[in-house]
Amino acid sequence: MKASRFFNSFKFAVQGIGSSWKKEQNMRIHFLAALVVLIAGALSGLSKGEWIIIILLVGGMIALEVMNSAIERVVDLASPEIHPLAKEAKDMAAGAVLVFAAASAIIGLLIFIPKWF
Ligand SMILES: Nc1ncnc2c1ncn2[C@@H]1O[C@H](COP(=O)(O)OP(=O)(O)OP(=O)(O)O)[C@@H](O)[C@H]1O
Repeated sequence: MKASRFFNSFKFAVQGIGSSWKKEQNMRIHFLAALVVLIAGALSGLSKGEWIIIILLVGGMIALEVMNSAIERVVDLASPEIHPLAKEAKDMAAGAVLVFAAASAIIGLLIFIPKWF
């Protein structure tokens, strides 16, 4: 792959994250939560293994939210009118985000609570 093509792909991917940040309130909430978790991690003296888990969770959460935003747009494009399949698709994508957020919250508590108490 040519270097310019690689850098263009990278630029478009960053633009995708930027659009999600600008247009999706949930995305901004996820970034704020990520910042809080990273600051808490820095203050709590996490081990290398714990940092790897936290970074995987934070990165996975943001990646999943970007994917959810992408699915919402494709659904809106394919079905601007109300359709039960459009609802199912959007709700399933939102459900995937919810499952990962719940699992991340539980794992985060398992890591942080013993550090604080
Ligand atoms: N074209 C559609 N047909 C049927 N149901 C829809 C459609 N678009 C959205 N919905 C449903 O309406 C509910 C509310 O959707 P809403 O438009 O508030 O949020 P969203 O489109 O899923 O996300 P966002 O607010 O971030 O754009 C959800 O259950 C969603 O699945």
